[in-house]
Amino acid sequence: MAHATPSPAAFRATAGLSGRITVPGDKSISHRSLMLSALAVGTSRVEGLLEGEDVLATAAAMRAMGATITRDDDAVWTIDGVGVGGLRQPATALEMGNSGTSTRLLLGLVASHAITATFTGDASLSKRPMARVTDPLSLMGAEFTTSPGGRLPLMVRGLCPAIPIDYRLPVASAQVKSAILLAGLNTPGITRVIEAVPTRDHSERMLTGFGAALTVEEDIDGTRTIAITGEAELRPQQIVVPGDPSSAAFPVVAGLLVPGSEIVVANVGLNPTRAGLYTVLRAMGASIVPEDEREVGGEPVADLRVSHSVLRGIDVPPEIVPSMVDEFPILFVAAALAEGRTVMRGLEELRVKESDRIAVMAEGLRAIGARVEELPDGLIIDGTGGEPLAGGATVAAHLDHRIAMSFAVAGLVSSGTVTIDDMAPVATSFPGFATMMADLGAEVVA
Ligand SMILES: O=C(O)C1=C[C@@H](OP(=O)(O)O)[C@@H](O)[C@H](O)C1
Ligand SMILES: C=C(OP(=O)(O)O)C(=O)O
Repeated sequence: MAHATPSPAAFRATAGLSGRITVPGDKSISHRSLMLSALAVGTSRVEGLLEGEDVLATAAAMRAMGATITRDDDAVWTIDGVGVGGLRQPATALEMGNSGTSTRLLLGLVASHAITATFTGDASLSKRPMARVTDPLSLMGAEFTTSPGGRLPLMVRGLCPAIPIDYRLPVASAQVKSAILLAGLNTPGITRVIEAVPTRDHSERMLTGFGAALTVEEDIDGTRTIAITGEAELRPQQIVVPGDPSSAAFPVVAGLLVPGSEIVVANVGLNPTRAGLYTVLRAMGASIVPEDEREVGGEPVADLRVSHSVLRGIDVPPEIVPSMVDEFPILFVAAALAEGRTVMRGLEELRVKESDRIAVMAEGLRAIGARVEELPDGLIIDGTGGEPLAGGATVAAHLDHRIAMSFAVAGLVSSGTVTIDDMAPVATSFPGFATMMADLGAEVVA
């Protein structure tokens, strides 16, 4: 899935955006729906699946390990599962492309099956830390041969039966939590994960929906203990994947920043463990009105009516970070246009995403005229108060979809054109992004 030729694009100052778009399916939920369906006994159906490269990497891996996965002309996906414990030895390496979620969750699945698998990834994924999952999975009995620094490419030899563990997460990470819970699915006894700060809870919701015995206990200080009873039998499900709030973030911020805009971004999942950005933007003065609030696939969903707003800088409370961990690059752009100072701290995890999102955003924002101070764990941004940024520069996406889309939005509120050196990574999470933005009236030069 590496893209041989970069695909640059330029974004220009735009008159008011208008119209209605529907965002593609949630990436986190899409990955999990394929994995759990592939482990159920029988046939599951998934509607609204994100057909982005990251999720397709998960589908290919589950096929390589024995599941039958097909898609019909109406984009409904059918998955015939192999049953928990039934994963087969893949014949070739599992290619994870750019996807941390695929890699870390699948390592968990393989860890408690008696199979050996090799995981490879692109240049970005090969720099990301994997010890956060290989450490606890080793405690469960899996064996790993990694590249230097505990990174990809790596080989895992699973153990069956694996050993159940009680594990306190050293970093706030839904991927680590999920890897251990998924390993626990095929492990006799009870596997427990303890998290001090709540992270996205899609795994817990979906495991319960598929019939696994999973409990969540919350202490008085908010610490959660998630316990899964292993050797579960999962029942096939009909799943409707809600739209991705992390993808919606880009058109929403564009609608807030471009003067004269009024848009509707439809089908936005608003699970409280994901919706932190919308809380922060409202605290900055954003007009984001939920319409037709409903439930889709067991998750709260609404259409968001967004109108141009003058934003004010705030101190973002660090405790909200896990519920918007992927949304900081676009929040940095909003802060660069706000009145006054925005302080964002507690973001050290951003340094180990598809790129170092603190350093890369600081550099690109400065190149287009924003006032940014980089801290070890965040950024302080002094905004323009609604005046356009200078623009007139080319910024590097560093194989990071969220960096590419953030600077695309910045281009819409800059005097000079903003060129992104490579928009190809956007296909990992938001296929059709540039077309959707153009449909809203954005000036896109391919
Ligand atoms: O569990 C998931 O689906 C995800 C968890 C987050 O990663 P971490 O667990 O590393 O914080 C997030 O950044 C990623 O995009 C998706
Ligand atoms: C961090 C992200 O994804 P992943 O970890 O799956 O690569 C993301 O989508 O912003």
